[in-house]
Amino acid sequence: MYVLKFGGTSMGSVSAIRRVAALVQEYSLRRRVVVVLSAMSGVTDDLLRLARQATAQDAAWDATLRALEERHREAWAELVDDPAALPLDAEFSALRTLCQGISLLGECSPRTTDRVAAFGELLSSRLFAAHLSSRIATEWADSRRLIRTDSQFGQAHVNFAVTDALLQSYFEKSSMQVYVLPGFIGANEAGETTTLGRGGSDYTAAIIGAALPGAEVEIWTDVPGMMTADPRLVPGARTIAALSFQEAMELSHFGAKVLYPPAVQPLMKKQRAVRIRNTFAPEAEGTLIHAQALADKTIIRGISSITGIALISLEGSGMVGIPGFSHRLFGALARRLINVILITQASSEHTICVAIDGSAADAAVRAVEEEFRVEIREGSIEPLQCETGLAIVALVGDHMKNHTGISGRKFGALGRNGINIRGIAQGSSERNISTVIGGADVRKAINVLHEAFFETEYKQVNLFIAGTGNVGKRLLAQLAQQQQWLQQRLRLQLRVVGLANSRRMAFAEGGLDLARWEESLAEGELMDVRAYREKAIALNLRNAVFVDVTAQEAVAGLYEGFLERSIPVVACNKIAASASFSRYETLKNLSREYGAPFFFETNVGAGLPVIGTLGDLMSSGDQVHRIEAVLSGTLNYVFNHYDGSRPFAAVVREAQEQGYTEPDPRLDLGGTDVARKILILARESGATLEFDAIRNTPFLPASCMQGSIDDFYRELEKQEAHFRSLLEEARTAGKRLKYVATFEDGKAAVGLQAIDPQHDFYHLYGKDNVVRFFTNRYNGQPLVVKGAGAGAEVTASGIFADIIKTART
Ligand SMILES: NC(=O)C1=CN([C@@H]2O[C@H](COP(=O)(O)OP(=O)(O)OC[C@H]3O[C@@H](n4cnc5c(N)ncnc54)[C@H](OP(=O)(O)O)[C@@H]3O)[C@@H](O)[C@H]2O)C=CC1
Ligand SMILES: N[C@@H](CC=O)C(=O)O
Repeated sequence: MYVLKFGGTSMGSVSAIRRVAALVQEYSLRRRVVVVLSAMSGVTDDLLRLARQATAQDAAWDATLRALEERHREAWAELVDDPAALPLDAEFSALRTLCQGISLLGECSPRTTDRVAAFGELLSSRLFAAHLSSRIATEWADSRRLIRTDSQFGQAHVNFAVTDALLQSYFEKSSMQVYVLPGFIGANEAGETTTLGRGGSDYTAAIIGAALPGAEVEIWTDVPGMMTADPRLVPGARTIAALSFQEAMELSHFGAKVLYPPAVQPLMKKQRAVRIRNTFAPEAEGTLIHAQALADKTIIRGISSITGIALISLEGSGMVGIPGFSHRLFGALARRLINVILITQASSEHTICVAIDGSAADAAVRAVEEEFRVEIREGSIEPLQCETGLAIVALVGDHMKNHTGISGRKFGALGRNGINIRGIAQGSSERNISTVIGGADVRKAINVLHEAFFETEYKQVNLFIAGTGNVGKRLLAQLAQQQQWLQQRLRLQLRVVGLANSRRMAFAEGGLDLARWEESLAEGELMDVRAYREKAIALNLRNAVFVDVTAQEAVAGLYEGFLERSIPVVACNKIAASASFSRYETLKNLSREYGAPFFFETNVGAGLPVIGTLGDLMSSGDQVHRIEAVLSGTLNYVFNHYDGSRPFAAVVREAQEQGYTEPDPRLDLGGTDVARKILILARESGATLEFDAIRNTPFLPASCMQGSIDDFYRELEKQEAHFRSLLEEARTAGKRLKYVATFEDGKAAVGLQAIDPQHDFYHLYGKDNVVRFFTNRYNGQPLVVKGAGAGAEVTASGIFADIIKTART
């Protein structure tokens, strides 16, 4: 025997009902079928509204009833050929009489409410049975004659001994091919209609399936089955092929409302499996819920979430070591029929937190404050704290038990994304790890966890980029070019969600089209750095990274705010790392404290692995004694190309055109850029150096540094003789000019030097940089990093590498 239950949406329209009929017909070719039906979608709500209107003697009840009747008559006319089989007159006349009675009395008891609510299933099942009987031998059976309950109206308890016997005898005696029964309803000993509570039709199917030996139960609904997460929140959520009853119950309890947990109790007891299937995709296998342990040892089966949670905390020194406090707390809540969803208490016994449905928060606070009135007045208990607008996110899986590292991964993933955890609960079954978080973080949290625990196609990384100049443009081009490769090879989906230059900022939650970022930016809002950060934070996207490709102080001023939100910062802008030592240290500390990387590899040597190499030396316990370096791509290029055949100014201009200089080339020529770089290397090797302590011996006449950039070039031209004499002096001595930075014994210096042919620096061509680290381990022979040290392409590539590093942490 098949027991097939179809929910309200499956019965929601004439076409849906026809689809269900076709399915039932197909099943009936193999075995006898019991069909259990919910009311047509929305009908139970309408009936309860009808009862409320009648109770309130609101004349609108008549219109509600007429609308209900019309909907059912229309469906009947479409689906049933034989009008003589029409029981609707009788049903609706009984319902009208009932409502008149309610309206006259102005009162509707739970018993009467059940009678009204029962009409939905009675009508849908009669309609379906009449429709089907024209094709297959079909019998409508009244569940009230087969399911015996107590008299707790609204949530009646089933008497299984009587019910099982009634069901078995009924189906043994009859040999019909298809039976159609209303779900949700039963009757007490006196034959009065009762209802089985929320999810009642699932329950009816489970009761019948458990009572009939060999029955196979399928719950047909409007979703593909149990999903790994709520598909409305996680686009990559997948149908779970198989799971255990315990897992299904945990997932259902925490929001995955495919199955009402108490409804499956009878099946669990009889160790009988149930399959969830989708009426609108009948070819799919759906989800099989097993009664026995599964061979498949998947650790996390699904992630569930419930929103609208309130957390109440009872706290105070008067609770410590005194038995009975929790008993009183839970008693006070239970007396107000407030359901407790999650409980936490630390071993200090100083606080008990309980999560409840937010709608009950006010009542809960009143109840608990009343219960502890005396203690609160005496001060042994603090006034109750109640936080609303929260959510619970839970990882569920039978095989988490004894598997170390799951909570670590969960909390790590949430923490890296700046998701604050308000409460934690894990039972000793280790089947569920629940966390209470802010309601605004639910989407981000579930997506982060889904990426962390399921083989998703890729991890999504959301970039907020500032700066679309020389380097920024190349970065965007590289990102666009590598998008597919990253997704296929590294399973990373890099999206630029926010983009800004000095004039405009643009955001696109789904990611900007990188082929037309210029148009998007032009259509964007006016740039305001603070607003940019606020907007980026407000989007609250997972795996967000802020990328600074500007040379602006104001943009560097945003880092703290991002790091404090656990949003990593990748910067080629050197201003922050070379600011005061205390700022540098603050940024490093924030990065550590909030688990958000602060990467600035390109601050020294552009795309060369200079800071990373130094970091590896330091973290493995090496000590730096001396650093010697040529750190300016611009100056190396200029002195390599200035041979007296062209003016010095022309060569500097060429370096700028090649994209090697800072936006303001005076920073390069005046030595500031190199001083910043050696300062950063000194700090990364453990020194607490300040910028002003660096000895900078300028080679430019002071007049070059006054006025605008145009003035600078004009002055360079005027000072040609000065540059010519520097060149000639070096040439005569058989040397080459290099702008050298050194750091030793806590002191740093930058300046132009004439290098003789025996020195490593002599053979440094083009725009190359070189860094020589003398350390404990690299003593006689330094560790050398050398290569292209400036240029948009290599710098963008270094930023790209930093982004990938943050994405893979
Ligand atoms: N060139 C190189 O080889 C290397 C460069 N770097 C660093 O890269 C950074 C960028 O250099 P580069 O691309 O050459 O400079 P550009 O001047 O070409 O670009 C700077 C970008 O920053 C934007 N910008 C300016 N102010 C703001 C603001 N308030 N908010 C948002 N965006 C702003 C500019 O906007 P707009 O377009 O509107 O002017 C422009 O898009 C510098 O910090 C430099 O030190 C680091 C290593 C190597
Ligand atoms: N202007 C810089 C570029 C990178 O920092 C240089 O010339 O080296």
